Amino acid sequence: MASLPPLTESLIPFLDPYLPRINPTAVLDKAETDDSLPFITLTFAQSIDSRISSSPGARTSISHLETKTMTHYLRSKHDAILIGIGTFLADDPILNCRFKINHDDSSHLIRPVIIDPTFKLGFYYEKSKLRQAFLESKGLPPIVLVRLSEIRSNPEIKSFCTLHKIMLLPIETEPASEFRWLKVFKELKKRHIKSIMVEGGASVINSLLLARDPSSGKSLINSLIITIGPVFLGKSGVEVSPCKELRLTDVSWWTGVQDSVICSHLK
Ligand SMILES: NC(=O)c1ccc[n+]([C@@H]2O[C@H](COP(=O)([O-])OP(=O)(O)OC[C@H]3O[C@@H](n4cnc5c(N)ncnc54)[C@H](O)[C@@H]3O)[C@@H](O)[C@H]2O)c1
Ligand SMILES: Nc1nc(=O)c(N)c(NC[C@H](O)[C@H](O)[C@H](O)COP(=O)(O)O)[nH]1
Repeated sequence: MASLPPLTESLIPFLDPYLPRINPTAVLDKAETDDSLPFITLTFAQSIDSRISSSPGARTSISHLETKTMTHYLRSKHDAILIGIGTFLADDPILNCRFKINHDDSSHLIRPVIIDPTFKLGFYYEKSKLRQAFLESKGLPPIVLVRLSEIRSNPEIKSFCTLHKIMLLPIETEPASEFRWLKVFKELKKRHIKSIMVEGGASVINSLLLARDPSSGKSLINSLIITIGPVFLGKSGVEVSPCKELRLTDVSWWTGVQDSVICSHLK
């Protein structure tokens, strides 16, 4: 694991208004009920033509090392990092936090969360960088969200997860289009996850961008942070685009040596 360049100082005040607030007295805070939702940051890197990879399943470098450090700084501010199984299979990601928060070289431990309705992870986990990082005490084992019907019909899933210290979280048997983010976030909150950084991929991003809390009508995303790299990935690239119009508010832009970053809230 190559070490990261230092964080560009100007990113700290730029990102601050969009980060989860750490509340040390949360236990005493009345607003902090079991029913409250975790803070959700949706963040990814895209090309100018709104693509996050050059083709389905391809790992594609879009951002500069400067904003890679930013990504790890963002990871240091969240309890969990969530991806879909498509990203796990394409990128073999490590999903830890490599940003050093103290001078003693220690890093924050972030919990990986993988949406994997049919438990494809089982075929690839043993050789993954994610597992390797856990074995080297550089990361945590993941929480994996698997369809209840899949867990019931395949008892080996439970024993595999127990063996590898993976936490299995059942999701209801339902078509992908009806995937309920609200329920997933509430379940994660019950497991003491108060902030989640969602990194992708395209299915996750396109679906979460439109997810709303039915009781308030508000977006489930608290902050949207997009890095834009100076590249066109073309029509065969994997596109991020919600299926309807979406307006951003409280918009701030930052430009670094190569990339621009937009931070915003959603209407
Ligand atoms: N540039 C970036 O910042 C970035 C970030 C992450 C991933 N990527 C790229 O994205 C690509 C992967 O995207 P993808 O869309 O194929 O995979 P994905 O990571 O979004 O995972 C898709 C799978 O996750 C599950 N899933 C996700 N959302 C779901 C929902 N709402 N309902 C039900 N199931 C759901 C399904 O099994 C689905 O097949 C890869 O090429 C990867 O390199 C880029
Ligand atoms: N910031 C950023 N710039 C990129 O150019 C790019 N392709 C990603 N992609 C995000 C994707 O989710 C990756 O899989 C994880 O960023 C890998 O995570 P690790 O570093 O292995 O922990 N992210």
